[in-house]
Amino acid sequence: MYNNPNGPRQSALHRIPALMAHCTLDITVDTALLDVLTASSSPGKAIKAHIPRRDAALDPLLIAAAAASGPHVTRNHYHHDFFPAAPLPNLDEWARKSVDDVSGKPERRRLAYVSRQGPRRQRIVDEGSKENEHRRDVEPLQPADNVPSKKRRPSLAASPNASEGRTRSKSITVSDSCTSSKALPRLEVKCMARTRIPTPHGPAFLHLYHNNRDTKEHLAIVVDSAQFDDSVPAAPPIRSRSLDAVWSENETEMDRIIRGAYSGRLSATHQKALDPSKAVHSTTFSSLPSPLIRIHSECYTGETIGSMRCDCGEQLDEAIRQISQPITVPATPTSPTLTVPGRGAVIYLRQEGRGIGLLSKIRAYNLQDMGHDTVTANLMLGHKADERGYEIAAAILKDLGLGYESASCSESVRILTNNPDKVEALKREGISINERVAMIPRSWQRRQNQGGAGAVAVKQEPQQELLGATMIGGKSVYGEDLDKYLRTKVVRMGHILPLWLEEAAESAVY
Ligand SMILES: Nc1nc2c(ncn2[C@@H]2O[C@H](COP(=O)(O)OP(=O)(O)OP(=O)(O)O)[C@@H](O)[C@H]2O)c(=O)[nH]1
Repeated sequence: MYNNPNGPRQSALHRIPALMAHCTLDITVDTALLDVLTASSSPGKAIKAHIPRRDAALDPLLIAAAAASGPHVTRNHYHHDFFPAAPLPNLDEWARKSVDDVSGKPERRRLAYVSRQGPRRQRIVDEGSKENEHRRDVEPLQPADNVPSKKRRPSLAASPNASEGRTRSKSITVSDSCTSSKALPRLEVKCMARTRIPTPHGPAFLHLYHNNRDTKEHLAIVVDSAQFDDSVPAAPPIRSRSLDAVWSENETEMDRIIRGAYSGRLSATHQKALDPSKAVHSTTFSSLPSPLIRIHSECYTGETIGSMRCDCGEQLDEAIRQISQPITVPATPTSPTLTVPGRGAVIYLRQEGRGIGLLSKIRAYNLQDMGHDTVTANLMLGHKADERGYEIAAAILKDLGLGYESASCSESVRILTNNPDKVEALKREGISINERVAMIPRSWQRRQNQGGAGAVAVKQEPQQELLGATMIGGKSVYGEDLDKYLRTKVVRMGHILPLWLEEAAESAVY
């Protein structure tokens, strides 16, 4: 039907005026128009012979179905004029027609495309398998992620059941008692794999976690190189209980080694699975300072492209650097002064943009360029200033035996942060914190060291020159946007930092 070998496009074009005069969409008109629209080549047989048609032929049924289903088909199709002869609805009149219910004043209607799909995280889960079917009615459909919502979106931590089943598919999971909401299922985290990562500050063990609250893969970067060397008298190794546990009766030594449940340093000649019955989780070494930890929130812009709108890249680097610093244990009557490797962990939470996600953070940046600060920008987008939750972080810490006082372990932690809310949230989740260690921005330390008025003396260490674990975060950088962000954290979010911004220093990279 749509390939009309006898009637070239040009001859069909001549028939349009006659057809349009009647302006009826009967089947004859449809057919004739479709012939015009879908003729297989441009006029001229010579050209037709040499240039084969490259586009897909239009299916008249598809066109008819799209037209019949009305203007809401999609935002893009709405203005398409499938039938040049048929009058389009008068959009201006339609827009003027509506009247605001409350005020009675005319209100302009806006054409808005709102996807009827659920958010991506829900679709990913739903598409998974049959065992996810019961979740389809858990969450009502939400507005699409590509439409700014006036309503506040739930925090990451509040997405119930998102990955339920994933951790349960294994026989061992680590559970804890830190569920802060009764409506949510008991929080479970499970370390799925662990591996050694050499960093510019020393070796670290990267742990990847699954949980039953969200679909994110949260991480723990554990610094504890004493695990490589049995002769180092140190505190108990920082190891994941869920990773080291026996996952199934059939698991082999190699299964355990590949997921990271090995002891010492893995090499071509040393491959020793950790014997679960011998996993050391109970000793404490009282003369050592408590392990140093940081709860770090993902920041794509700061950690990968070196954004100087925030200090996230350098904070991640600085945390790994500080945790890796060797610890000196003072002499006792029975033992001499000891230096042992640094010990602690960075819990890396996938809570981009303080929990609002990268898309909203990017929008917030545009609002910030228009003069709003980071807090106001979040509020303008319908978010809270901070939508993060720390239940998962607390559960991971407990899985690593950090800050968790139980029968088998009682070790408090020191935490690297300026954010008092973070400390409170972790304490509420049962984490024992005995000290908060401030994170002074490197650019502030530099300027203080260069003798600014009112400067707080902070020791400058040569290691700070090192390119850091994130490479980008390793340098001390200064910029106007960064200063503005830091100031807002102190002034509007109550971060505990000595504010040292008397002069508007010129942008410079140190
Ligand atoms: N919404 C929003 N998030 C931002 C912005 N800049 C950085 N972030 C995010 O903020 C998070 C880091 O939080 P911060 O407020 O910088 O610091 P904190 O973690 O609360 O406190 P510290 O422990 O002292 O670092 C990361 O997830 C970043 O992606 C911004 O302008 N808007």
